[in-house]
Amino acid sequence: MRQKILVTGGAGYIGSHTCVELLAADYDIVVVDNFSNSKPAVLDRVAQIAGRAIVWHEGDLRNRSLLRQLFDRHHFAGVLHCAGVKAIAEAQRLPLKYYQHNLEASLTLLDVMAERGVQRLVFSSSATVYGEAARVPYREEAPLAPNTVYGRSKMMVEDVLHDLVQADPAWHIAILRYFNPVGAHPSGLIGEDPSGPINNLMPHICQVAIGKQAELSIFGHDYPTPDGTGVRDYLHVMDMAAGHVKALQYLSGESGLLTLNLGMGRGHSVLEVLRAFEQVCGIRIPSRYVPRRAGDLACYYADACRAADVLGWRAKRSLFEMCADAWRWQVQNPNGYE
Ligand SMILES: O=c1ccn([C@@H]2O[C@H](COP(=O)(O)OP(=O)(O)O[C@H]3O[C@H](CO)[C@H](O)[C@H](O)[C@H]3O)[C@@H](O)[C@H]2O)c(=O)[nH]1
Repeated sequence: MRQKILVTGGAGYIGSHTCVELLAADYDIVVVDNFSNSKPAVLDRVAQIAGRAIVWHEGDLRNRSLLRQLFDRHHFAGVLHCAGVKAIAEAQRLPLKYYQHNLEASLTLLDVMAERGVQRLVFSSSATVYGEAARVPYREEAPLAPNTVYGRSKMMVEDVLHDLVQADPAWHIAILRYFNPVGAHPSGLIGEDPSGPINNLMPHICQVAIGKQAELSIFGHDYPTPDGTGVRDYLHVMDMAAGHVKALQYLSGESGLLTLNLGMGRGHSVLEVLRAFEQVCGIRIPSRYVPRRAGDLACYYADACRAADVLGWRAKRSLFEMCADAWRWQVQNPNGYE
C-alpha cells in the first residue's frame, strides 16, 4: 500500500516540483495550501504530469481544526512542510506576518502531528540561517546567525525541532537548508510564478528575455569575487525535489534529527548565469550594473557532502539545464498560471 504524505505549501514553487517527485516515487499525497502565493491551477498541472489526481485542501496551517480534520480523514505516514512566506524585504517590514506564517504555523502543525502520533517530518529551511559570519563553503555545523527576519523565522523553527527531538527521540525529522533553487520541470508545465515584485535573479532574467523588462539590473560588480558579481549556489528545482524524496525515505528508517544542505556544492556568479542563459536560449539579455542590493553577501555556496554521504543525493542538472528549463516554462507560460 502506498504511503500517504501531507505536503504543506504543495502548490508553491518548491512544493509543486516536490509533489511531482513524490508521485513519481509512488507516494500518495494530500496538499494543504492557503494559495497566498500560488494558485490551485498548479495542482492540475502536477496531476497532468503525474497522470494521477491530487487531493488538496485550501487553508491556513494556523487553523488547528482544519489540521485536525485532515489528520482524522487521512492516515499520514509523514509531512513535508514547505509552506511559508519568503520575501526578505517584506519580512523586514512585516515581522509579525513572518513569525505568524513561518513560526506559529509550524508550531500548530507540530502540535497536531504530536497529538495524532505522526512524527516524521521534512522541514524547508534556508541557507540564509547561516548569516554573514559563516565561511564558504557552508557546512551544516557552521554557527547560525541570520541577519534578516525571514532567516530568523526559519532558525526559530529549527530550534523548536531540535528541542522536540531532545524531548522525544521518537521523532524522525530532516531539516533541509535550501540554497538557490532555479529552473522548472522539463515539461514546461510547472515553474516559478512569483506574485508581486520579483526579487530573484532567474525570474528577472526570464522577464527581460521575454520582453517584459528592458534590462537586467546587476546588483554590484565590485564584490571580492572573480568577476566582481555575487556568487550563489544555484540548484535545479527538480534536483531539490529529489532531495526531499530521499530525505523522506531515509526517515522511514532513522529517528532523530538530520540537518542537510541542499545545494550543488559550487557557486556561479551573476555574469556566469547570464552568459549561460544567453548561450542556451540564444537571446541577448541587456544588462546594467547598479549599486549593491542591501543585505546581499558577496559569495556563498554549500558544502554538499553530507547529503551525498547520508542520502546518496547529489545535484545532477547543470546550470545550462537550469536556464533551458526556466526559459521553456517562461515561453510556454508568459503570464504564469493565469
Ligand atoms: O535582479 C537581480 C536579482 C539578483 N541579483 C543578484 O543575483 C544573486 C542571486 O540573487 P537572488 O535574489 O536570486 O538570491 P539570493 O541569494 O539573494 O536569495 C536567496 O537566498 C536568500 C538568503 O540569502 C533567501 O533565502 C532567498 O529567498 C533566496 O532566493 C545575488 O548576487 C543578487 O545580488 C541581481 O544582480 N539582479
